Amino acid sequence: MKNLDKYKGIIPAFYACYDEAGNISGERVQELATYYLNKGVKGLYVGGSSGECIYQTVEERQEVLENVMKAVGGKMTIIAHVAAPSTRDSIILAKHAESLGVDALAAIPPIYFGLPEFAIKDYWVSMMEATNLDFIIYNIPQTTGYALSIELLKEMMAYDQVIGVKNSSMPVQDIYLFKRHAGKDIVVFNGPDEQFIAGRIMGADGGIGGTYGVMPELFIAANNAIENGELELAKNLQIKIDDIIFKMLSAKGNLYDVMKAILKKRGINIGSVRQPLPKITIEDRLIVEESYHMIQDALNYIETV
Ligand SMILES: CC(=O)N[C@H](C=O)[C@@H](O)[C@H](O)[C@H](O)CO
Ligand SMILES: CC(=O)C(=O)O
Repeated sequence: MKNLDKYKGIIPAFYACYDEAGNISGERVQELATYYLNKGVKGLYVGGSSGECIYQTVEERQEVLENVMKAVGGKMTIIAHVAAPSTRDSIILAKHAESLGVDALAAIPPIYFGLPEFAIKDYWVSMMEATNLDFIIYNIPQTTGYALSIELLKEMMAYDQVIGVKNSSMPVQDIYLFKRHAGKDIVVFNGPDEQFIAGRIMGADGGIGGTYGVMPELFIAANNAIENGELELAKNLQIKIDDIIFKMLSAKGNLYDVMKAILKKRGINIGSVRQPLPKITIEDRLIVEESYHMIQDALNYIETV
């Protein structure tokens, strides 16, 4: 039996860290990773959507992971998202991640072409079998166009290395269905940050989220509230979180650039986003300001409860 406890908790999806010219900044990667270590999160999910992985080369993705491991390797759980457009590059990334000593691999289904399920399976199994690492399926139908079926879930779960699903589909019932049909004990990570509490109640063991990184304290507090059975508090925190997310999403610029601007106000500079992600506009500055203050208010609130 595998010990899955190291995956249970709050795992921010790590943001891409660039210098002022838009190149990967190893120094900023290390600074951000250390910032999260000090916040007390369970681990980091590196190189996913939030890591802008699809806009980075294989070498850049390797550089990011190397710097994360240099800063916090061995001190928290590290999940490396290694899916690349081709199976070939995904295998290169998977082997590299294993050589650095990460805890697990994760992967979305193949992007762009809508491939049949046997090809999706082959893609996942190829990168997984190139290593001995734990493997996490990343289900995010909104961006990939493929929703994990129970049939493919069962086929994947037959592999000992497959230990869970990061589920970003909106129906909370999917969390329960994946657990129900896995045929073994698995970890399910809640994806949509806006319903973290609901996901936890329906059986998610924790979460991996794109907005955790800008307000990790709030998700840690919400997770603790669930663990302590304090449902009213959990709900209050979720509502504060949702108001902040909705405010951030009201910007014209991309959510990740909004969050990077907020992080800058919180003392961490990791540059901007890589195009085609739109940068925040002058008008968005007000939204950044307001979101930042909403986070500060929520942080004050958790001090009082
Ligand atoms: C579709 C998408 O990107 N989902 C992310 C990962 O699951 C979430 O963490 C969102 O970024 C978050 O819920 C804000 O909408
Ligand atoms: C949001 C998330 O989980 C990702 O960056 O992939």
